[in-house]
Amino acid sequence: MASGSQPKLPVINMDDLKPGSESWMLTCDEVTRAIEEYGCFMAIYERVSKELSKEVLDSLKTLFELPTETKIKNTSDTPFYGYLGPNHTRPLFESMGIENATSLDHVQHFANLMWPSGNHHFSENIHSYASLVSDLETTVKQMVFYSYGVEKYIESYGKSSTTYLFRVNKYKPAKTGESNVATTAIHTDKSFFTILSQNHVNGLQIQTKDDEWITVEFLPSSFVVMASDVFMGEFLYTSKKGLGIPFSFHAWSNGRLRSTRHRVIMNGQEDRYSIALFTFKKGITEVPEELVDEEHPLRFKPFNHLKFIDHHSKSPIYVDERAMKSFCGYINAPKQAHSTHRKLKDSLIFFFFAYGFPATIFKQVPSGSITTAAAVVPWEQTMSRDLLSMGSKSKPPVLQIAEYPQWRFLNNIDKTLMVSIQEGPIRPYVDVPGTPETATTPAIEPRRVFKLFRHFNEVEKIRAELDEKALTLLTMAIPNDLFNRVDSRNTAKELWDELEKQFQGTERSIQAKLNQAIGAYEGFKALEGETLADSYSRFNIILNDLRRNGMQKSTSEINFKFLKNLNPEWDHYSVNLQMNKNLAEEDLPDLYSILSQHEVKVKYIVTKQKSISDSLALLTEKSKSVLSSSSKKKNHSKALVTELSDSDTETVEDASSESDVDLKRVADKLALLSSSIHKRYGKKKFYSKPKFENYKRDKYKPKEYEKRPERKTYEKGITDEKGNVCFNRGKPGHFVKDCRAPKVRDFDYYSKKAQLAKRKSEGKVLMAEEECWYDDTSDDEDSAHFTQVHYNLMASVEETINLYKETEETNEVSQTPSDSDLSDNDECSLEEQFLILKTEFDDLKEKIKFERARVIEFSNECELYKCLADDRELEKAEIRKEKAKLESQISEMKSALVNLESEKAE
Ligand SMILES: O=C(O)CCC(=O)C(=O)O
Ligand SMILES: [Fe+2]
Repeated sequence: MASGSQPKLPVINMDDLKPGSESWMLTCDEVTRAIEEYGCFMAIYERVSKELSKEVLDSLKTLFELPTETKIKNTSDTPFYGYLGPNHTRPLFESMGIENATSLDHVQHFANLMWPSGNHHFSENIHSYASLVSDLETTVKQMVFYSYGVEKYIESYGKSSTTYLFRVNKYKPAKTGESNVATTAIHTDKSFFTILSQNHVNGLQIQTKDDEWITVEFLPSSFVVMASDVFMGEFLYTSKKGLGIPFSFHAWSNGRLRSTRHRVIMNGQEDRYSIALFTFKKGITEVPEELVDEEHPLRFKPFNHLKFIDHHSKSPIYVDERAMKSFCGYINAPKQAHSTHRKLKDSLIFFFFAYGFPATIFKQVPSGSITTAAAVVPWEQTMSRDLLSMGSKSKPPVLQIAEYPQWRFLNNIDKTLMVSIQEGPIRPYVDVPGTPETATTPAIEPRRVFKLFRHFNEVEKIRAELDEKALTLLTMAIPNDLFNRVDSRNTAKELWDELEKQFQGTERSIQAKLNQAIGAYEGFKALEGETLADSYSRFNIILNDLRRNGMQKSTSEINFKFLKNLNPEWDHYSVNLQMNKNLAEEDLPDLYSILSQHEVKVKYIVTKQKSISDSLALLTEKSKSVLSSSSKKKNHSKALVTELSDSDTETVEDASSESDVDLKRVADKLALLSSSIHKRYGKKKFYSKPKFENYKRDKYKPKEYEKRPERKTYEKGITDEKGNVCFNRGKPGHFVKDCRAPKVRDFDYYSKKAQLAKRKSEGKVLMAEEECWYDDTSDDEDSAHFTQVHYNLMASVEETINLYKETEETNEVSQTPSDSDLSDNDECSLEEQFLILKTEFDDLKEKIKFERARVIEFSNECELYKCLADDRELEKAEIRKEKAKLESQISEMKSALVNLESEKAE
């Protein structure tokens, strides 16, 4: 038995079938489906008894043992109908033909040639056998006609319109060392039908649609029924794609039925005997008009099978395509689906695809938000005129390669058709229970019989029509160049899946794409200078990609991700939304619209921050150049300035001249600014730290930016109704020396201290309480340091602005800011400076994150290309296989040609 997953020929019980009964109708469908699928089936047919079979097969042994001079008496007007003896290309094969074997006279005529006094028993047996097998052929024909609803034509294909060639074959096994030349070439028979039987030695092989070979294992009382195309198959090789001669059941069915490609391979050590009953239609063979439709355009003119055989079998024996065409108008039709595609393109009205989006807009539509056609409409309203013209109710958008994702989505609009597309076409069937083995019949396995369309019920018919429609619409929406890549697919589902495969890639590349989408999502971060609208649009594209690749994120995660990764100028609003909205319930578009209301304000802040940051950078540059020119001139001052990334351990030597003192002062201020920020917020310094006797390295713990006091608390000391001021906590009520509250060293504290220090340095007199508070806090190292920091910071900002103005005017560095430039008015400068630095730092961190994401993205891309390369390799291997196959077929053809020529010579 054929093992495991190997395909098997359908086995159909052909006994006891009453025409019109349910089992008869079911068998009609079974037979037709089998021939459509395999071109043949195995019939269990007990009307040919085991005894008769045995006697006929035994008599073949006697027949082939006759001397050659007797056997060659078997001749015919038609070449190859008579005896064929062993020759150099086929030394182990012999064959004899009995024409009109359903007539006893004809069989007796043959017997009289073989045996001097005839062989009555032989003649009776062969006649009975041939008659019974011809009945089987008639039944099969009736069934197929019935299945296709063309039973009205059956009369003209009955026994009186058919001739029968009864051919008997002997295959000897190859002896050790001999090559197995008894094997026949791969061929299709050139008859209408062929019915085969054999002794117990197997050898027949049938080729499936998928080019697999089924070795036929004949069951007791079984016959292989084959739909064929031209007589004497094994000697007239026909290639799979070109030279098939259309005088056949295949032709009659207008290409609906398959003719069977088969061959014989001898493996065993015993002789094989086989019997083939070839049937031929007398008179005209014509394709029934009922079998011509859009999918099966007429391919053959009416033709006379026997006349053609007669005409073309004399010379030349090979019937080429031109001969066929001139004889019966054979049309070497393009592939069905493709021709359907062409035809339908001009005629069908489409209702399926109503709207279309170009990729650019579609990608921005939050993909989760479109689930129905109704949801599409608001987006459609925002589309351009061009866009609207892309799809209408009478014209489907043709699939553009780059727009596959949205095209695929649009097909989803019609749910009924999507059922056909996603589940595949309906194939109504009946499960037929198996029959157990009896004394006379073999067991037949339970099997599934697929119904023919005319036996579908109403629901099944509606669904089948939808299946057709789905295929048509899909076919129509595929542009020609793309169609060539998928036209081997015969159902909407196959076509759909193939498109999916081509566009989405194989499992591995799907995974790679998913990784890529995840990488893009993880690495999402508003780009420097990117507007809110652009960030939002980019984020939506990323989300869509993610969803398309099957990854869903929760609403809260999406919202949080977006808010958290906006540009820093949005921090304030973003934090606000995070704190005040339930992110699990808000829609991203709503959050976006809230944010976008603040866009103008945010832009203003950004511009302001930028101008401050530019000024600071300018100051740094100018200081550098002043210091270096001074250093060159005086030659006794070392460089004071280092780049941002420099360590903070460098020192500056004491300066001696006046200008050096000025320079040192500027440098000190910048270093202090940098140092203060560094200490407070853990940020790198802008400047190297000069020696500064008034403070030591501080141990001050940096405060979290987020925990800083609100600006309104940056008030000066508050005086109570009695005039008492407390500078410690900013609350009125007592002098600071009496204050028991712990000292709070906040921005206010240092700010106040800096102001007092400045006033003192300017020789101004302080109020008693101010003096007292100042003295009280001056023994504190940290305090001294920060007072200095703040003092210098205010001066630095002032200097920055002056320097900036100066540059605008003179465009060259000529002077350093003096003490008189210092101002104590700008109390919020530190906060602004801090914001800039924090932004830079955060940016840097995010840039690293982003670069990492890009690396992941890049490696995913590499993976994707690798997959594509693998796919190409597979394709190449397929082509190589196909080439090898074709080459072997050519060599088979050549040997058949040699063989024929040698026979012709004989
Ligand atoms: O011997 C067989 O089983 C098959 C013979 C055959 O293919 C033929 O005669 O055309
Ligand atoms: Fe054959």
